[in-house]
Amino acid sequence: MTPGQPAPAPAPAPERGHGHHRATPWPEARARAARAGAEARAAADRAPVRVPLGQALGRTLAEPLRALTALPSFDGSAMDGWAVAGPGPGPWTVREESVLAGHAGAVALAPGEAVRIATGARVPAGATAVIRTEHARTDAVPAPDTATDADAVETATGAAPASAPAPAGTVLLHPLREVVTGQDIRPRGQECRAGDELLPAGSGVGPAVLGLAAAAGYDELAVAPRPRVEVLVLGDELLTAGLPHEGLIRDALGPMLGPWLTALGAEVVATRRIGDDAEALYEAVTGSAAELVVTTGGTAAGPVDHVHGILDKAGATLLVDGVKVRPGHPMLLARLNAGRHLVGLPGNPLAAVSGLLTLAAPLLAALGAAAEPPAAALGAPLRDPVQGHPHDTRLVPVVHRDGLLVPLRFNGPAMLRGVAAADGMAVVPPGGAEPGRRLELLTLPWPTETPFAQGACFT
Ligand SMILES: Nc1nc2c(c(=O)[nH]1)N[C@H]1C(S)=C(S)[C@@H](COP(=O)(O)OP(=O)(O)OC[C@H]3O[C@@H](n4cnc5c(N)ncnc54)[C@H](O)[C@@H]3O)O[C@H]1N2
Ligand code: MOO
Repeated sequence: MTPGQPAPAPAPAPERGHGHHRATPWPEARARAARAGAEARAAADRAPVRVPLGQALGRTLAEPLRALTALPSFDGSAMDGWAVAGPGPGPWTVREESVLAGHAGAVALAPGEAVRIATGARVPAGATAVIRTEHARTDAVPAPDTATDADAVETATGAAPASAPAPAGTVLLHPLREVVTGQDIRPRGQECRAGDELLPAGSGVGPAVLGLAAAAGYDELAVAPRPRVEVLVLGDELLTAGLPHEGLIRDALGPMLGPWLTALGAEVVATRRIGDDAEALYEAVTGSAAELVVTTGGTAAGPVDHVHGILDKAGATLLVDGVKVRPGHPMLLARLNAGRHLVGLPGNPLAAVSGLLTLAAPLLAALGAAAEPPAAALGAPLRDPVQGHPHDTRLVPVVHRDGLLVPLRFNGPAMLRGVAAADGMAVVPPGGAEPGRRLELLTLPWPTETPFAQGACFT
């Protein structure tokens, strides 16, 4: 140092994320969370688990769903009616027995014969078409003394005039419209052949997938293991029952986060209340066997905001330390060690929802919790203008009404009244959005149905 020059100022201490200078832009924060999930997936043993169909709802296919059989597995009737042999025009001689679904059809039809058949029954050998009940009529050949000339000579080959008259009492089937070969027969393999890929790995298992899997011969499915998540609720001011009193408030996040994370495809191993005890938090975080630890509160700069401190102490790597999003900007994401992460949600309840959607949801999706959500679902056009933050993204609860997206009131960081009635959270870019604009929409992982009440939480 040259004498006489002023001493350089000491290097500034690393500033904390709540200072906002190193907050991550919202889209980048989501991308980092997804990358963290993908890395954790690669690091951990995530062998598929086989579960009975009845337990597979909401899971994600770990392997492609391949048909274990052709579908249909036999040539079957698509309609109730008659299976006929021979091209027609009829009439056909109707046999006495019927062919019902689920009964092996012993009958084989000779040309000119027909048999009553039920929808879903296997068509008899020799059948060339099915005629629907409402597209034909039957009559019996009368005894000779009452027979008209026409009846007496009418024959039953289904193809060409026969030489011998049908005996009296024989039931004849007369089509009421043209019969086309193959009509109303569902041929074996029409939907798929054995071994065809019906759905790719990574597909979400909904009720229709369960039905398809059963039809294709499955008793159980190979699904991705659910990421294990532990929720740690911080704060000495929280009550678990009764009315708020004397500065104490009800814990709104404990009851909300477990079910929400479950809806995102996680296995919530525990929701624990830790208070504002740094040592207890450190023990809980470092001792957790979960792949994702979610904390609530304690992310900001208050005297009992311990999350940054215990992450330092645990040697964790901060991947996201503050996000340019409102509410929720103090949210954070840290790597605890290979395959294990922590998402720190701010304590304000809607800020916690914002952190859940911004960091936890993409991380869990990449970890294989649920089918990847679409990269950017565009909502309907906005009905009303939405005020923006000058520099940050805003997440605002919205409902769909008459083809438009309606922003909801009560969207402050400490409020759940808006989101509880919402269909999703609209992503409002810095500077805001005008009516008619289509915004990215973060949907909620459950069906929403709130009656539209003007003045409740609506504009
Ligand atoms: N000096 C600064 N102060 C604050 C900043 C900041 O940048 N600098 N950010 C503000 C923002 S924005 C938010 S969000 C909060 C985040 O705070 P914490 O994550 O540290 O959360 P707490 O201080 O523990 O709680 C905040 C608020 O939320 C209530 N809370 C906490 N947990 C629950 C719960 N489970 N159920 C219901 N309500 C809960 C708590 O009582 C507080 O009212 O910090 C700002 N401050
Ligand atoms: O991000 Mo805080 O959520 O504004 O309250």
